[in-house]
Amino acid sequence: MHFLHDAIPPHDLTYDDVFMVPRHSAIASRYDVDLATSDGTGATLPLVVANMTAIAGKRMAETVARRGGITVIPQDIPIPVVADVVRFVKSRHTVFDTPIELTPHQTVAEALSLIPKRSHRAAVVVRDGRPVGVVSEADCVEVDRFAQVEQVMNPAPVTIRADADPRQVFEAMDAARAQVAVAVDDTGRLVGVLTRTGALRATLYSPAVDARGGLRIAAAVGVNGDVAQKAADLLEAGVDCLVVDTAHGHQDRMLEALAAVRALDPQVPVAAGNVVSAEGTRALIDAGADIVKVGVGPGAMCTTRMMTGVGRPQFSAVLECAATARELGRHVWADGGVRHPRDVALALAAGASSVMIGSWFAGTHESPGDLLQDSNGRSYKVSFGMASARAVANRTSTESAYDRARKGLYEEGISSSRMYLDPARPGVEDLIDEICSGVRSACTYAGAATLEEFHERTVVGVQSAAGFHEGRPLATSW
Ligand SMILES: NC(=O)C1=CN([C@@H]2O[C@H](COP(=O)(O)OP(=O)(O)OC[C@H]3O[C@@H](n4cnc5c(N)ncnc54)[C@H](OP(=O)(O)O)[C@@H]3O)[C@@H](O)[C@H]2O)C=CC1
Ligand SMILES: Nc1nc2c(ncn2[C@@H]2O[C@H](COP(=O)(O)O)[C@@H](O)[C@H]2O)c(=O)[nH]1
Ligand SMILES: [K+]
Repeated sequence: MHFLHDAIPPHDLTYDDVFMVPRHSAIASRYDVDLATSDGTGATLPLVVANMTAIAGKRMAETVARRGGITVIPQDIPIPVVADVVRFVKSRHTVFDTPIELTPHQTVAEALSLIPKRSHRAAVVVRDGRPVGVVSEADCVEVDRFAQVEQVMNPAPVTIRADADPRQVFEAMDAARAQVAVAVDDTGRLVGVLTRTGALRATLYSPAVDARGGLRIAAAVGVNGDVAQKAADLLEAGVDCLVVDTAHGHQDRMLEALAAVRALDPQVPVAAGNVVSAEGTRALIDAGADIVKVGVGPGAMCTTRMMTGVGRPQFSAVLECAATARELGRHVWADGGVRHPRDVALALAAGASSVMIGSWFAGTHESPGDLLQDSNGRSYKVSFGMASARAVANRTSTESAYDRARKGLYEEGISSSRMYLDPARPGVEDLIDEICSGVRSACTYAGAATLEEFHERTVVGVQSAAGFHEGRPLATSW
């Protein structure tokens, strides 16, 4: 990447401050762009879901990995639970979504409470492991809440074999105007479900899978306690990437934690952070990090910059840290502050191998929280920062009241934020579609067929606030 007219800006910049200039392109189609990462995580998309309790759970992990990204399970989750999540995610089908299963005698009320957990907005009614119908929200309208689902379900859903060609499934569903198809194995047992869009996506994305074909997943450890034991347990559980994570990554505890993790000879990439300087990046890499997590204060839930004045505008932070990591043959993830597809493209242009997203994915069906509605009927989920009073209270729940009170004084995150679901894009895969189309298109504007070429070829200029504003679409006339 280089700056337009080679004019090195005199001050630090964030995503909104910069733009990319189109260049001659020999790439005929946006589908000719390969978005696979080269950082050893095996992700086929440059997307990592941030280790935040309100965002990164097992549903998020299976859904994102099916499309090629990877989710980091937070350090606050007890290790036996993480091990269960890893087992679960690795046992998921790489094409079909995991359905909600109901027995025929469960009630409409139960169906309605569970269906919002899935973007496909339906549940499969199962008897002895075999599907006997599908129930959607539409089937439950104006029905007694205590009615049994077998009374309202569609008893003859589109049913396909687990080895069916997704393109043919797409066409069959289109012809039948069906919302979901149910996949079964040779014995008629339920394997999963597929929407029309899911069938399309199955032809466009490659799942991030390990050597055994299981979906990939990462997990985080903090820098306190017995880091080596926790890391060893996570590796034993089968994580595909280990993330050593703390607010201020350029500190002795982090360097000691990294040395302890490196001593385990992990056969998976180790990511560590957060830092925002060349010096910090070099220190973490020297201590054993394969990937450095970059970003102090850009996160949507983060109050660090307001509390401390510390941090660095994210575009410049990623640019400087990526340059250092690249010199040393390592990688960076751009962590935090990503709110539009353009931010992902700019982070990759600056040299990140992947982009970490938290809050943007909080307002989706796949995040762990319950779907709530405000007084205007808009759907949202509650999110919170990992350094918020709420997260600190969770994290320290086994400590003495005195220690908890002491740690509770250092609050650098929001404890409760409403993340609204975009009615046009309520699922994380809808957001992934949007991001990938933006990034693929950005690559062709730069004449790049891979992310490495994209980083090499991009020309970045600095814009005024009016320049940024000009790029925003207008919903009504001015
Ligand atoms: N990217 C970002 O901008 C930030 C991210 N976060 C996220 O929040 C989560 C919790 O992180 P964290 O607060 O580090 O909690 P941790 O539980 O990881 O503890 C951090 C340790 O570092 C010590 N420490 C020393 N200086 C600092 C400092 N300036 N800020 C924080 N800890 C410090 C703390 O000791 P003591 O408490 O005694 O001081 C504590 O022992 C992580 O997921 C982290 O990524 C948090 C803040 C900023
Ligand atoms: N200073 C804080 N930073 C936090 C907190 N919780 C998470 N984070 C950081 O934000 C990113 C995600 O950024 P987003 O804009 O996509 O939401 C995450 O990976 C952390 O580095 C917090 O409480 N305080
Ligand atoms: K912020």
